[in-house]
Amino acid sequence: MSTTDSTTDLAMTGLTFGQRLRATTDLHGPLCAGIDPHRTLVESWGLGYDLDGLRRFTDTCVEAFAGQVGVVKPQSAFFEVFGSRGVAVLEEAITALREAGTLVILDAKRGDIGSTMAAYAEAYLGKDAVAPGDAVTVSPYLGFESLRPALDLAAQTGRGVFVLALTSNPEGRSVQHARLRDTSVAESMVTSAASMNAAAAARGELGSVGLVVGATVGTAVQELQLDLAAVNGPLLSPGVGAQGGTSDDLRRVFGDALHNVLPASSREVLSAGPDVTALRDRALETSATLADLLR
Ligand SMILES: O=c1ccn([C@@H]2O[C@H](COP(=O)(O)O)[C@@H](O)[C@H]2O)c(=O)[nH]1
Repeated sequence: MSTTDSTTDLAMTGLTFGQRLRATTDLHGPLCAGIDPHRTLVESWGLGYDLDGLRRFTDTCVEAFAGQVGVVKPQSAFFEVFGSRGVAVLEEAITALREAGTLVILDAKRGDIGSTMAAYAEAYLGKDAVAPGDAVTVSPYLGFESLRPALDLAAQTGRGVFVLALTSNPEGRSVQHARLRDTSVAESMVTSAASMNAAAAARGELGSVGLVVGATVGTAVQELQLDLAAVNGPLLSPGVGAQGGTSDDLRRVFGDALHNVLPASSREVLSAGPDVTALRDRALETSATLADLLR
């Protein structure tokens, strides 16, 4: 059985997102490779910044990553820029990656009142969704409980959600470090995610409710006394590479939760294109380096 076959099978066996994620990162390494077709990147690949350029850029990424990299994170914004035809390119990429056994986290950062969140949940996590990923990023700033429709539907369909906790941008501090009585906003995300993952923890499995904690957050985890290991869920960590985050930063930020970290890198990996082999090699080398770190 090829590696592609084995991960494809996992996606069809009724396993939870946490179980599938653990299996795929054990097989392929922890890197979550981003697909972020920035104008400057697309142009640096010698492509026009138009629908055709978007399609060729995305197809190259799919060819390089599908079945080779365990997890891929397309950034929805860069496809939405091109309207419905850009979104169609995104949907085709998600389908192709998943057919090759690569897990897809759609970075869409959705969040709204519960009744609207239910529609977002159907769109990204439902069994009839047009091109659902394996997981989606969500924003909890309308209150963690506003995410309930997404949390419930993800659990039903074996998918995952990643809740923003400590984002990689410096502006995030003003909201995420804020305290209400003795608890910071970020800590309340940690507590809520841990409680969602409690049943999986009792079974000795990785949960399917993850958090986003940037590689660039410095000493925030220690300052806010966050127990990230207690989350027992995947910790998606953007900011590696172009935003300055390094392997040493990951070690410092995550400490005893390092084994659950999914480091995400987009521009740093994508800058190796447009050659498919060079792009794939950059991703595989990055993943191997990170695997050594997280071991
Ligand atoms: O806290 C966050 C949450 C999400 N992102 C997203 O990750 C990538 C990072 O791209 P790089 O090129 O590796 O900087 C991008 O899609 C962001 O929207 C994040 O950076 N920080």
